[in-house]
Amino acid sequence: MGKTLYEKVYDAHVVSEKPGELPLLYVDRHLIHEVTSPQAFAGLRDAGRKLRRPELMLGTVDHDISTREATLDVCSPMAKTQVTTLMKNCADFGVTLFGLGHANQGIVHIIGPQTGFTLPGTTLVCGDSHTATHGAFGALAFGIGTSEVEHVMATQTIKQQRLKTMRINCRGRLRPGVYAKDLILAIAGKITTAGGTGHAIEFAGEAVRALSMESRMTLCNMAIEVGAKVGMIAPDETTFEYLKGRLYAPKGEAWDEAVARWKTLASDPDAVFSREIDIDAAAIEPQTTWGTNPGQTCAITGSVPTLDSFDDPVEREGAERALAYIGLEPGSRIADAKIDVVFIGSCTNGRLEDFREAARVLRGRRVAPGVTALAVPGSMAVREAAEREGIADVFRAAGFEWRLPGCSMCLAMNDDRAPEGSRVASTSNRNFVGRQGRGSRTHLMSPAAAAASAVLGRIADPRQFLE
Ligand SMILES: CC(C)[C@H](C(=O)O)[C@@H](O)C(=O)O
Ligand code: SF4
Repeated sequence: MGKTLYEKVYDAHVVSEKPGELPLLYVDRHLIHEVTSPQAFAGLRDAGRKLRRPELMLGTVDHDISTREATLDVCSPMAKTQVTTLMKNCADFGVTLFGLGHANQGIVHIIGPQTGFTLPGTTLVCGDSHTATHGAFGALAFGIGTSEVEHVMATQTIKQQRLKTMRINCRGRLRPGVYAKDLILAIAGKITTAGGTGHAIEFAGEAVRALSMESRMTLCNMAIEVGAKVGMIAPDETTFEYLKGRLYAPKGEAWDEAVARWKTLASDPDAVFSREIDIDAAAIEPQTTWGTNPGQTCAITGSVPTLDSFDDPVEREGAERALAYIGLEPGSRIADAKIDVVFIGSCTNGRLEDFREAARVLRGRRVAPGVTALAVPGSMAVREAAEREGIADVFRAAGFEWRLPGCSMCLAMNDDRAPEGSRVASTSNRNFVGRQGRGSRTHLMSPAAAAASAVLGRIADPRQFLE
C-alpha cells in the first residue's frame, strides 16, 4: 500500500520506536520566539546542558514587541524582559537571532519560509500553535509546549504520536475576490473547530494546486483552528520556484538533489487516508466569522444564522452565547455590522501578496471616518518589498497606520489593542473572546475583505471594489 505525504515524512524521521512508548522523531528545524523559549533555556542552564544542534535553530522576536518603533524603550516591562532574555540566550548558546530592527526580523511563521529555513520533507517544530503554517511546503511542522522545546534543544528529537490522516480535496478553482482565507474559513464552517482533531490534514485538489505559496501558508496556518496540529501540502513546482535562491535553501548541485528528493514526497496514488472530505472551492463566497470561534462562519453576502437552524442544543447554546458577546442579532445581515477597527497582518495574512490584494481595494479610496486601520507587515522583508512596490503609500494615503512587523493586534500582547466593545475586521486566525483586547469583537476575513470593510465602515464584500 502506498503512503501519504505525512507518513513519508514521519517514517523518514523515526529514530526509535519501542512497544508501549511514543515513537521518537528527529527534528530538522527548530524555530524560537521570545514568549515560549525562556523557561526552556533556563531548564537547560540548570541542568548544565548545551544545545544539541544550535545551527538547526533560528530565533526571532514578534509576539510582544512594539510595532511603532524598533526599540525596547517603548515596550512593556514583560516584553523587555522576554526580548532581552532571548537575546542573551541566543548569544550564550550560539543561536542565530533576527532581533529588533534586523533586516530578517518578523513573525516566526513568516521568517522561516522567507529565508528558506523551512524546507520540504523536514520536521520542523516551534513552541507555537500555528507552526502548521510551514506544512505548506510539505514539511511535517507542528507546535510544541515549552517542556518539549527544552527536550528538542537538548536532544534534537521529540516524542510524537502517529496521527490519523485526513485529505481535504478542494475541487474546482476559487473565483476572483475569493482567497485561501475564505477557503479555510469555509472548511472550518463545514468541519467545525474539532473536525481535524487527532489528524494530520493534507490539503489537495485543483484549488490548492493553483494557490501561490503565500496562499498555501494561509491555508495550513489555520489547520490548528480546525483541531489539527498538522496541515500539509505536497511540494510542487510552485514550492520549488518560491524556495530557489533563498538564504538557507540548498544551492548548486545540492539544490538539484533536493528537488529530486522533494518530488517523491507527494502522497502515492494508492495511499489510504483515515478520512477524506470534499469541498467545492468554486462555489465558495467571501467568508467571515459571526461568532467567537473560527468555525462560526458565514458568507459575507449572507446572514448570521438563526437559532432555529441549530439542531444540536449544545451548538445552539454556544451560538447564542457567541452572538450575545459579538452583539449581533440572529438572522441579521452580516454586511450590516458596523466596524470600528481594521487589522491587516499576522502569520495568517501578513505576507506581500496579502498587502497587494488589500491595496487593490484601497487604491484611490479612504478609510471610513471613525475607523482605526492598522497595516502590520509580517516581516521586515515584507515591509521593505511593500515600500518598494508603492503599496505602503497606498495604505498610508488611504488612512491606514503602516507599522513595523510583529504579531501586534492578532493577540494584543503589545500595545496594539482594540478598545473594549469595539468591532474588528481582522485578517488574523482567532476570534476568541477578548483575543484582540478585552471586550473586543473580532470578525475574521481575507485582507481584501478587511480593506473593503475599512472603506465602507462595515463588513463588506471586496468584489465590489475589485476590477
Ligand atoms: C504565544 C503563543 C504560545 C501562541 C500560540 O501558541 O499560538 C500565540 O502565537 C497565539 O497565536 O495564540
Ligand atoms: S501572528 Fe498571531 S497567530 Fe501568528 S504567531 Fe503571532 S500571535 Fe500567534
